[in-house]
Amino acid sequence: MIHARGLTRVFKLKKKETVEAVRGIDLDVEAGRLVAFLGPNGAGKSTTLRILTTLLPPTSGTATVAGHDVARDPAGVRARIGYVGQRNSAGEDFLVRDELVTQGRCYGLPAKQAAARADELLDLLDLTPLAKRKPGTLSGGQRRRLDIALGLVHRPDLLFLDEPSTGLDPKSRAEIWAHILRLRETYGTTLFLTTHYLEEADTMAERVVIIDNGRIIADGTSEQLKNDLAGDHITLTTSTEAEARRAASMSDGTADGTTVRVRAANAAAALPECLRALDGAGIKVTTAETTRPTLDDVFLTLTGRSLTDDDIPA
Ligand SMILES: Nc1ncnc2c1ncn2[C@@H]1O[C@H](COP(=O)(O)OP(=O)(O)OP(=O)(O)O)[C@@H](O)[C@H]1O
Repeated sequence: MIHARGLTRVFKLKKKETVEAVRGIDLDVEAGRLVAFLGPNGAGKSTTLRILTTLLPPTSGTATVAGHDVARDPAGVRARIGYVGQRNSAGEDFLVRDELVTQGRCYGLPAKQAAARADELLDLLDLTPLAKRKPGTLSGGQRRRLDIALGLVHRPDLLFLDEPSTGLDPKSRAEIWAHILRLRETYGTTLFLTTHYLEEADTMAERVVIIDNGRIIADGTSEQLKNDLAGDHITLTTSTEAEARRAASMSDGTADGTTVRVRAANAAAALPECLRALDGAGIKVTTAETTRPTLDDVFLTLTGRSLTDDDIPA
């Protein structure tokens, strides 16, 4: 559904200054997948999305999206994809249903079909009770659902969503996700979305692609990435700092005060042996717990930075 090779995009600023927003991206996404594109502010997520959706030409590289080349046949790409950007797509003057009908007419649907499609989408996204409201009167979550509905009017095979849940409260975020999953179940739409929220990418997406500084630095299922790149941890506390330092050197871990952190492939299985060894060395362990890594641990391993250091919009 998406095949990109060597995509780059350089923006020219004032004088001779340039920004290399995307620095050589290769990407293949199969039909029917739900892929989360994750990365810190300024990593190049939106620029990549804008190239794949034909809103921006790449500086170099090629991409085929939904069977059409983005440079040679942008109209062909646009006919097969939907794009829900970060900003609201609906205007302020029409009623919600009229916005959807007008969008259908813009895509060439006859009036009757446009009306039927609008009603189908109002139902799919639980917007029917709001059909006669103006978009400006909707809540953030309702408005985002309308944006998604607008992106689906022409039954795209592939829907790009740029941060669909950013700025929403937890309840609205959960609702948006329920709708995204329902959409996939109902139509089998391929979904490619960017998000700042690590736990959303972790639990919802089948595949996580991490971008940093214009390059893809990790790509796989969340479990694969966590197992291969971060691993579990055993966290122990000891009675004294000296014991913590000894425990850390015995187990190839790190000590911080009386806390010791040890990486292990399977922490739950490794813990009993670890405790026996420390006990044998006369080190008194006062607490012990195991933790599974997060996608932030993956990012930390790869870059030495935390994704959560980033400014995440509320
Ligand atoms: N039109 C533009 N002109 C100049 N620089 C740009 C332009 N658009 C993006 N950039 C720069 O390109 C880099 C990548 O931006 P992009 O918006 O793709 O990142 P992002 O990962 O989507 O970030 P965010 O999560 O903040 O939306 C940034 O340094 C940004 O400032």
